[in-house]
Amino acid sequence: MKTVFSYAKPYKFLIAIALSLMLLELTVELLQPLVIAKIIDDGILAGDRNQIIEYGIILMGLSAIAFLSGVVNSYFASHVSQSFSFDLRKVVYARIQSFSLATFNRFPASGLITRLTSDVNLVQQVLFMSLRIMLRAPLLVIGSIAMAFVVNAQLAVYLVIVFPVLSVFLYVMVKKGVSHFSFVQQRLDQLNRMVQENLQAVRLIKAYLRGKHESNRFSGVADSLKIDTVKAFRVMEIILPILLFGMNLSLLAVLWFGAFEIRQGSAEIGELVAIVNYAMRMTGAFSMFSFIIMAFARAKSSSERIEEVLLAEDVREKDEHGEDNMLHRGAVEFDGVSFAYPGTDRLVLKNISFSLKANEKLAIMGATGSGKSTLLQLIPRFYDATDGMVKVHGSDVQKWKLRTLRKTIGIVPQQSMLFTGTISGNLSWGKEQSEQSELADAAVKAQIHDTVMRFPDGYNTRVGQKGVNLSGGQKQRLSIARALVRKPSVLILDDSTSALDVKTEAALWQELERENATMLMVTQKIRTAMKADRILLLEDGEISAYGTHEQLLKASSLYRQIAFSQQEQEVDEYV
Ligand SMILES: Nc1ncnc2c1ncn2[C@@H]1O[C@H](COP(=O)(O)OP(=O)(O)OP(=O)(O)O)[C@@H](O)[C@H]1O
Repeated sequence: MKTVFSYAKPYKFLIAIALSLMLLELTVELLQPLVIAKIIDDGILAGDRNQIIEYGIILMGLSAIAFLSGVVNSYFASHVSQSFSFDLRKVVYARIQSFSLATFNRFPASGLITRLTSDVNLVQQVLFMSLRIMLRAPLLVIGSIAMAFVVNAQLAVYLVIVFPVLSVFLYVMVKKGVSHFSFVQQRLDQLNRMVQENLQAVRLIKAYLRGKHESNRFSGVADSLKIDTVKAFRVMEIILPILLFGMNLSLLAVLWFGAFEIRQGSAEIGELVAIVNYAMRMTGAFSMFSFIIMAFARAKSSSERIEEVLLAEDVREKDEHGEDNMLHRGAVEFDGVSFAYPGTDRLVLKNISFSLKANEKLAIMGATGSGKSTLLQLIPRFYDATDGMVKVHGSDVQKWKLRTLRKTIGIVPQQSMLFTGTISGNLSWGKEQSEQSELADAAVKAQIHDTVMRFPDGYNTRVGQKGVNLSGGQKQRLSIARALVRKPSVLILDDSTSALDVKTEAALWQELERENATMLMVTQKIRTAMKADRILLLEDGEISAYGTHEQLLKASSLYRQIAFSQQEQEVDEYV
């Protein structure tokens, strides 16, 4: 909890004000029974009207102070807790953004969403409660005991007799509560993951008529959440009755022995009333305890989950070269590279070596799962090679400042991803502060300009939710344009033209060939691959063949098979 609550430090002055007001409210509250005792003993029983009026005015003044401090304390408590949760959320989000892919993959996306939403909310609630009632309740209990001893020590002893037992009981319950609520948050993660998956796959679910099946699956997860939440609350629910039972026993003892002592003359009626009053206030504070313990237990497990993100070990960027050192801008080289995904032993790339000079174009082919995407991911350092060296612009990628390296690379992923917003916004996402003419230029090259101009709002057309629905091929071309806007010296296309027709792809290729960029392009089509300077054929993570189309036709039986099967297919389609 320490790390999470350290983000409340900037508000320590406001927290101090809120706590001071809380203490003032508490002090006033503790003085009230004393004044009531005075009204009874010195006013009512002594028949002194003036004393009643005097102490009555004091009592009203104290109530007014308590009321005002309560209101102002509430204002500061909510201001501080809201600002704290805003800061915390920002820090956690920035931390997630800074993760390397290997670290990012350790957390399921749904778990990160829960941490940013529900977990931060729970911690914020606890800070608010700390400033309002969390400290006030235990202090009220301690203060009431102290005041009871001031009023009449003998009677006060009966009030505290059950305390040791109640304290042990509370400690055990807090421990239980924390572990139960950590389960609840994990269930919430599962539920979020399920909702996320289902919403993304809504078309698939409809097409396969799996709506009912998915609803049942959802009910199952929601049911587990309910069961675990009920279990956690059950633990909490027994706290209050047991605390009240203990307090009522003390109260009974105070009344029983109090009456006896008044008869003996060792206690006054006003004193007994004051102590009963303190006992009632303590009972009220205790009734808040179960609520506080529950909030604390939830916040403890939530803050631990948030700290998992904040304190996660991550690959640090190295910062040895600057942009000025780009002697071989655009050159890409793999030197004996092998790679296993973090946390696994299986090498998905084995001893890969090849080199590209600036502006050369490489087509990468291979069966599904042969390691094509993995190979590309090593270039912008999404992952680091397990063995061997990846060089970009003539230097080991691990020596580049990550920002500098990635600035020079344009990536078009296998699955096109557009953000909610305008087409312009999506294109300029590739390069901040780009001119409209640069966006249009990239769109022309990516063969999407004419399509955009046919939309009524042109480049201001909104995409995503509440915007136009784009076809798979249109999305792919916009993704390519977004990469081109960056004017990258290394362009990576991961099977990003799969949805394009032959004519559009040929036109796109013509443009890309002229582009001043080294290009690595995963493709399944021989027609596309043969236009590249060289082709790299991957088989089960190893280079099976490397060279020009003609060289591979001669040297690789696998390449010949692919070439002939695609030729036959084309003839079939033509017939
Ligand atoms: N994040 C990951 N963690 C562990 N293994 C992975 C991960 N991503 C991919 N793999 C494994 O690495 C191997 C290569 O995957 P990769 O995605 O590079 O293949 P690919 O040739 O691009 O396939 P496709 O053509 O289907 O996209 C596969 O066996 C895959 O199961």
